[in-house]
Amino acid sequence: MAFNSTTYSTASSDISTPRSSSPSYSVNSARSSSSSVSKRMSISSRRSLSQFNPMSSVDIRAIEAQMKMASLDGLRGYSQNHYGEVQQYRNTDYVPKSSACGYQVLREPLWNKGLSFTPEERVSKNLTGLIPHAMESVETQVARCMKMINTRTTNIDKYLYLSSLKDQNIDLFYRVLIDNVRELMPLVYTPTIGDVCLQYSTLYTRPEALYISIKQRKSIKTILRNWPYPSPEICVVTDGSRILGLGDLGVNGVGISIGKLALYTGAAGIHPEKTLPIVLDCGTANEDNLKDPFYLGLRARRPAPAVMEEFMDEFMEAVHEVFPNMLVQFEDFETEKAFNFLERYRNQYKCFNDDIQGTGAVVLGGYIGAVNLSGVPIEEQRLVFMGAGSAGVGVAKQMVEYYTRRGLSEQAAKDKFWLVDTKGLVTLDRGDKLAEHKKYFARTDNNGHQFRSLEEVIEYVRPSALVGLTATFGVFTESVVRALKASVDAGGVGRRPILFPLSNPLTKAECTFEQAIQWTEGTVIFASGSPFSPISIKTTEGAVTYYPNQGNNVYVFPGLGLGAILAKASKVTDEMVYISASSLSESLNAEEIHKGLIYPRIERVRDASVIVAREVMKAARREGVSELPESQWVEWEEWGDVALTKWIKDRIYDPLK
Ligand SMILES: NC(=O)C1=CN([C@@H]2O[C@H](COP(=O)(O)OP(=O)(O)OC[C@H]3O[C@@H](n4cnc5c(N)ncnc54)[C@H](O)[C@@H]3O)[C@@H](O)[C@H]2O)C=CC1
Ligand SMILES: CC(=O)C(=O)O
Ligand SMILES: [Mg+2]
Repeated sequence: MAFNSTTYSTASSDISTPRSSSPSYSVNSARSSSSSVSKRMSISSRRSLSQFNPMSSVDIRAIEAQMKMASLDGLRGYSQNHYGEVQQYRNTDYVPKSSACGYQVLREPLWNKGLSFTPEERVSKNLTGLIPHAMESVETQVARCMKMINTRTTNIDKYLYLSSLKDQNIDLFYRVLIDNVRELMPLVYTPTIGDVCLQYSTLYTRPEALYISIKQRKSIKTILRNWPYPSPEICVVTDGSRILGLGDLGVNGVGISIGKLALYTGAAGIHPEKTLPIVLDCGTANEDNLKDPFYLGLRARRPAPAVMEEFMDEFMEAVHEVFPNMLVQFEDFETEKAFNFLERYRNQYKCFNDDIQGTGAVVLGGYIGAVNLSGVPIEEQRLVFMGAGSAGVGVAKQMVEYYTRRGLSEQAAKDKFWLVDTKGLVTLDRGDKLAEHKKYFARTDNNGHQFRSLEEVIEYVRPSALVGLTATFGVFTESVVRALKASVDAGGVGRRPILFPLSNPLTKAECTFEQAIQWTEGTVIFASGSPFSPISIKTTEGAVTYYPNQGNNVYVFPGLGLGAILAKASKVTDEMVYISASSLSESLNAEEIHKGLIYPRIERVRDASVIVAREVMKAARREGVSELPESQWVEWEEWGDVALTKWIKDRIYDPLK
């Protein structure tokens, strides 16, 4: 029988064995680990049942019968929680994917292939009549989604449409995202995700993450085991205490974990089944949330730092026990906690902090290209940072590393940086108690003089670059930007100022792209945290278009995570982070370099992630933290980057292709 792309008939179809549509790496690992854990759990649960289960013997018999089934099908398991109640270990009512049929298939977003099911699959999975008769090409389905998105007028509505698509057909959601990343990344990530987080409790319709409350701190392992998908490989965890530049959003900050993980899949091809968003619900200092009748989090103030630290210790231990191979990304923890937890866990667990390390790497990656474009030699580079928090200090430290690798002493490298916070230039003799993380960069060469405003600092330093990580809109004023340009111009003709207003979302950017272009007469090398549109300016010689860069850690964390996972790294070392920056700076193609960009176009973020992942893997091996067999590395050494790149590409998720 003959099919065309839009119509088919099942009547005379020749039914063959259904094809598996998932990448083999996830399906295989899912089955084996689920099965072994399930066996382990069912033995221990049996022992405990007769000891203290409060249920009747009939209940117990019923559960034991289920447990027997569980050990037979290898997919279900049971555990007891701290109340002594027996509960299902994996939340799955799943049957194995291969034997699932009818609505079981359609209602599981990871299995539903929408209108892409082949005629054979429709018959063998009993789908005939449950979905419309048409069999559509992926392009048509993607076009329908884009049409639907474009009919929505607000970004939140567009987000909600995408979110609902993700809940129904994950493959299609990611195909749409990957094929339209320039248009859609700002919806699933910054800036829209900021608005989503602000309204999360009102927008809420269904769970998408693990919500771990500090009130349930003795049940963390049970909660982790409730996650329905086996063996996650990457989790993004936040406590919601500093979401983008929006402050403490409490449990509403979960949106950022969800958004970042959508980009692990969209921008690096980690299988969605392997991603786990987590929010630690520890109360909030946000009065609006506490008063909001719809607020979904704990209505309590945040605990004392020591209590939070104990909770975090318990969380990390539980994660390590339940998902020993999972990489943990700390996201949007308020400054002190961000630094503390990174130091506390970095040598013990496989983890990194995105705001300190990921941001450090992405800004360094862009800065390396910017220095080349600026015409200001390395020796003359002087950098002012507005904002001395987790991102500011993380970026400056990454850049010190860059300069020391280029031959400067650590002191000479550090001397290139002037950090400014709400009280002015950070100096050792400023008279206030400096936070620990600021001390490293505190200036001692100010001869007792204190510089309170950014203008004063620029006048004093005469910088070549100005970086903004303040979460404060508009602090790069016209006079500040013009002063930056003047100090660069003074060094010689053709020099260009580097201006990075990196705060998120757009409402917190230190200045806009248009302002930067106007105030520097188009000479600026610009990167912002959230995306601005290109600008066309009419001149006597015709229109000139200026292209902004997006200096966002999305160019680093997906590739860094992918590299760490694929290398089976036991931890994330400084070298792996540094290499993610240097490899990113080398990932631009000729067209991008020609256009004067410092990051790859966002459409090429997946290409960049593969390069970053490859170099991170190699760094993991050099550092002795890769647990891949040596024979594998020896083979790649013989074949070179081409072989390793192919190996990575063969493992990444590229749905409906
Ligand atoms: N582009 C990117 O990839 C990333 C951007 N960010 C953005 O950076 C911003 C800051 O994040 P964190 O460093 O984690 O926050 P933080 O709270 O740790 O640090 C903020 C710093 O800015 C200073 N500050 C605030 N208002 C100021 C003002 N008016 N003048 C001078 N200094 C001021 C504070 O004193 C503090 O040192 C946020 O908006 C965040 O979204 C953070 C990570 C990645
Ligand atoms: C991008 C990011 O991680 C932040 O703004 O916090
Ligand atoms: Mg962040």
